[in-house]
Amino acid sequence: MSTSTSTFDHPGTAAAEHFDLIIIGSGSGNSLISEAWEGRRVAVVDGGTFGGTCLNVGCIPTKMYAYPASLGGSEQEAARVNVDLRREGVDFPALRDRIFGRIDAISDSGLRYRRDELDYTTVVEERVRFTGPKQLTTDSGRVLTADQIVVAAGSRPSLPDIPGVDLPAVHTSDTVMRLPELPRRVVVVGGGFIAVEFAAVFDGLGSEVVQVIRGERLLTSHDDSVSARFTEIASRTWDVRTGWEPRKIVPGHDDGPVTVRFARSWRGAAQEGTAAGTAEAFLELEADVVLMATGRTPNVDTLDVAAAGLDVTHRGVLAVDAYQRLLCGGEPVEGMWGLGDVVNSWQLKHVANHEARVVAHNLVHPEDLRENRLAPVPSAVFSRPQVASVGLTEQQAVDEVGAENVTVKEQEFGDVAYGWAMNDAVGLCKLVADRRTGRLLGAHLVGHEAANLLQPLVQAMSFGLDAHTMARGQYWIHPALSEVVENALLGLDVPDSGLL
Ligand SMILES: Cc1cc2nc3c(=O)[nH]c(=O)nc-3n(C[C@H](O)[C@H](O)[C@H](O)COP(=O)(O)OP(=O)(O)OC[C@H]3O[C@@H](n4cnc5c(N)ncnc54)[C@H](O)[C@@H]3O)c2cc1C
Ligand SMILES: NC(=O)c1ccc[n+]([C@@H]2O[C@H](COP(=O)([O-])OP(=O)(O)OC[C@H]3O[C@@H](n4cnc5c(N)ncnc54)[C@H](O)[C@@H]3O)[C@@H](O)[C@H]2O)c1
Repeated sequence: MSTSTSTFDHPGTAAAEHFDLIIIGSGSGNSLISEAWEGRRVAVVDGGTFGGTCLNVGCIPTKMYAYPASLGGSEQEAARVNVDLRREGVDFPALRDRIFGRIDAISDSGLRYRRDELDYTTVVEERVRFTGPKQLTTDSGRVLTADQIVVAAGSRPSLPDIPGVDLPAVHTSDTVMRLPELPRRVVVVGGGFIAVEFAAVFDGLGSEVVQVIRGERLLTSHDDSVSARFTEIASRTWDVRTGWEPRKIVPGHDDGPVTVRFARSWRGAAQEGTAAGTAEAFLELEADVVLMATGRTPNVDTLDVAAAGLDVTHRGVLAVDAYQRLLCGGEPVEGMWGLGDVVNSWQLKHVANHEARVVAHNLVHPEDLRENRLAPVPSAVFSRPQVASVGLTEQQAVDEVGAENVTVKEQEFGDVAYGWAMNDAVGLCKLVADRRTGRLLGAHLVGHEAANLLQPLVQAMSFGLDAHTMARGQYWIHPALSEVVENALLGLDVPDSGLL
């Protein structure tokens, strides 16, 4: 049962509903409500599906697809170790319904709990925008005010503005996981996290996948060695076309496959008999489904934040200080907080969760504000193979501490005992350290279970363990794949800890 909110005339507005706390966004924002709020009035506002991106259209369902797809796509790996694992088929509708049967139930019960069961929370199932400092107006005209407001409004897919991008066959990550059936041909546009995860999913499930990128490599935000290795392996697994810009998507006949038109252009030098000019080439691909995975935009523009005077950074996110307080003219605004994709450019759930813990504490302990922890932030791409990374790339380390102070080791998975067991020709563990102190500056892995292998390196970097102490200060289980990390650590040119 929901408590009724106090309603009063707010200066210059229709009757406003007033709360102690309003949270915009039910993703990471939903976790802010603890028993500390009992007896007070809290509103969670969400114009989308309750539970936000990670639960409904992000981390959780993608990984629930990625695991089965990795089994479906393991023919080549099995063949390397003399096992014939030909894929008979995938029951796509059953897979989809198992995934969303679980997820939709969690979203529904989370909504019911906040809306119908907790007596101090109200759910406003509408989009809102700022109409003044600490004042919000919903699409239907409800005016909401609060002593404290948390903006946890996330991000949304951004699409190139090309003809045909609104055709029914064109999807983003928001819709592509609920297809009625497994598409025969999928064109994936983009080369970042979402694109390579879905290319691996559809390939593993049995679709024909063509991934088209503007540049020459996939995952270009990663260390060069990892990006190059991943691109090489992905190109052997599914069809990767480089150097093409999407221009137009043309509908098919009778709802048949669409045609995606790409172009590349270059400046041609003057030849004998021809003038210098721009030449263009085109690529046309037919597809049952087109996945546009071309980045995500923070939901700042849709909130009219200027009405609340909030600062926006050059990256298009809301500016916050170390306590996650929103800023106005560079100064923190009392009672205004932000977290997640709308305030940081990592766009990662574990970062949003950490920021939510900071805000949850600071909201109820104004006398004991806690700072967020900025580094090191790890990430993993659950493609085939996996990619995982933390800290500086080799180039960033060189730029930061100087080439003479950087030591790098690239350790092949195939050169450690478990790598022999796997007959692995894929995995790479690259470590970057400061040769003066042995401090790890970055760690980058591509290969089997890269996300799990990275975690001890995140731990070492988080707690200041130097590379040699990490390698020799503990037993490494033999012959586990984690020996690849041990060997990489020992390959760095760093001070000896004296441990044996
Ligand atoms: C396909 C995909 C896979 C991903 N995989 C991973 C992964 O494996 N690991 C990882 O760490 N991260 C992953 N991410 C990123 C992760 O999902 C996000 O970083 C995280 O969910 C952001 O949480 P948030 O709380 O900031 O926002 P969200 O969870 O997006 O919540 C914001 C909510 O605000 C609501 N909202 C927005 N504007 C308004 C408004 N004006 N009025 C009312 N409500 C509004 C939205 O409806 C939404 O429900 C993935 C993302 C995608 C898209
Ligand atoms: N496993 C994970 O942690 C995970 C998984 C998925 C998403 N995410 C988060 O979501 C964020 C967004 O993911 P994403 O893959 O959409 O973004 P991204 O920034 O990683 O990649 C976007 C890609 O689209 C391309 N692109 C952009 N505009 C284009 C255009 N007009 N035409 C052609 N190509 C274009 C870019 O060159 C790039 O290859 C990620 O940065 C990540 O933080 C995380």
